[in-house]
Amino acid sequence: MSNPDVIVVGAGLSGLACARALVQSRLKVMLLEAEAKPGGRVRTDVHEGFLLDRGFQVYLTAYPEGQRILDVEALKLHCFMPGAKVWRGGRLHTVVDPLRQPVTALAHLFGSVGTFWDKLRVLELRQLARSGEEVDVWLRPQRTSRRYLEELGFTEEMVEGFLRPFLAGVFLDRSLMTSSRFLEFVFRMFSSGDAGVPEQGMGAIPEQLAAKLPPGCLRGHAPVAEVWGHRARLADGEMVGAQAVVVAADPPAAARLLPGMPVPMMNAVTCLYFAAPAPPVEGPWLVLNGEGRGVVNNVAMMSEVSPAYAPRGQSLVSVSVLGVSSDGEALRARVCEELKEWFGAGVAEWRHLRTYSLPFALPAQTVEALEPPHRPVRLSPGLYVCGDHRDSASIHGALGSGRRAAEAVLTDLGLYS
Ligand SMILES: Cc1cc2nc3c(=O)[nH]c(=O)nc-3n(C[C@H](O)[C@H](O)[C@H](O)COP(=O)(O)OP(=O)(O)OC[C@H]3O[C@@H](n4cnc5c(N)ncnc54)[C@H](O)[C@@H]3O)c2cc1C
Repeated sequence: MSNPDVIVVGAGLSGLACARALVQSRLKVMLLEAEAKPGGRVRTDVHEGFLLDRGFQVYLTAYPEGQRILDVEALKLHCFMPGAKVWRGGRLHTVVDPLRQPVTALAHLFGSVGTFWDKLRVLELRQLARSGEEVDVWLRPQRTSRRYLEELGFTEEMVEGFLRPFLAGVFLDRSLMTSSRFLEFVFRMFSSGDAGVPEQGMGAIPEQLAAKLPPGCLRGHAPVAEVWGHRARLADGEMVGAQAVVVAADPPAAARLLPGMPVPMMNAVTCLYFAAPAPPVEGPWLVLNGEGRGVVNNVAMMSEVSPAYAPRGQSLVSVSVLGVSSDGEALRARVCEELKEWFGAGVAEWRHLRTYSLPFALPAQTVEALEPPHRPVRLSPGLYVCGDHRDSASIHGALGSGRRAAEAVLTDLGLYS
């Protein structure tokens, strides 16, 4: 493509959303991606017929930005149960959203984690998180999640047995130092819709966005080495210029390209995939570690959610461990030992498929990081930045920041009111 109007660096969800909005306003966009394929942190690899998302993640149907830009029906979403199984006290407990699974909730009301009053507090939290508009959540006074849950009066058992491992799986942080704004946003999204994965893996989300761009717009294998003014230099020395440049790279790469751009604190996670002859738990459940010890945070039966995740006759199990380890072999052995306790000796028959170590998975959503909740996307006239580090650490945040950056470009070019 020659003479683009706008150059977008990075084809993760934020760059794709930005490019899409600019193309819809009839601008010529050059989207430069360092990797062969678009998607950034949302990619799915095919390995021996298994679909391996690069780290366990889910799409929430209540995301307002997703509703704006994605054709969710075409993604053929397969959903998790609204709740979780919790490993605590040597057995699995069932915890469900009482308003979405009332019959199951009634059956488990007294046998599961937490007290009757904790269940009422969950309803109170749900009510708080769902009150007002989505934008209001980001303007409420902030405190840490730990303080917020204390103020609501949850028992220690409920926090340790369910809320901490559940939220750790979302925040990728067990410390509960995440802002109450993000906690309320997450609760609002989980309680207003479903959590699921596209039939063919999470990578179907960026693929859908990329497919809507005009031919020649997206260039893979095109790492940008430098950005200045309205120009970019590719790693192979090629120079490209436009009326505007949007840096939609991941936070560490954005900081390299944009001097002065701070690198946010990032949370890390390791995701191990195993092929099992049979699922250790039947049904589309997420299983949480409510024991407060061990390395495993959560386990997901991916092929019970979407059967396409595993070849016929086999099951795919995804295991998330917070942080990254320098000794992959030792970690794998430890995970298997721990899960034998949860699921029995059959774990010995599991076959390790692949491990994804993700040291820069998510920007930490601390109180400081979310003040202001939406960081500026215009750096100077003609130079813009987007990505989850400008918004919330989520698919919703990445898509929204891309839309905001496109709106800033269009405003400066006199094309948006
Ligand atoms: C393990 C994990 C679990 C998650 N779980 C969830 C979840 O359950 N729900 C949810 O909503 N969100 C989840 N997220 C968060 C979500 O995936 C991210 O917030 C979102 O994908 C970020 O998109 P982005 O466009 O901001 O950045 P990225 O996806 O990082 O995209 C940046 C792109 O820029 C490219 N790039 C970098 N440098 C250059 C360069 N110099 N030149 C050209 N290209 C460059 C990269 O290759 C990449 O494609 C999770 C993330 C991870 C990693």
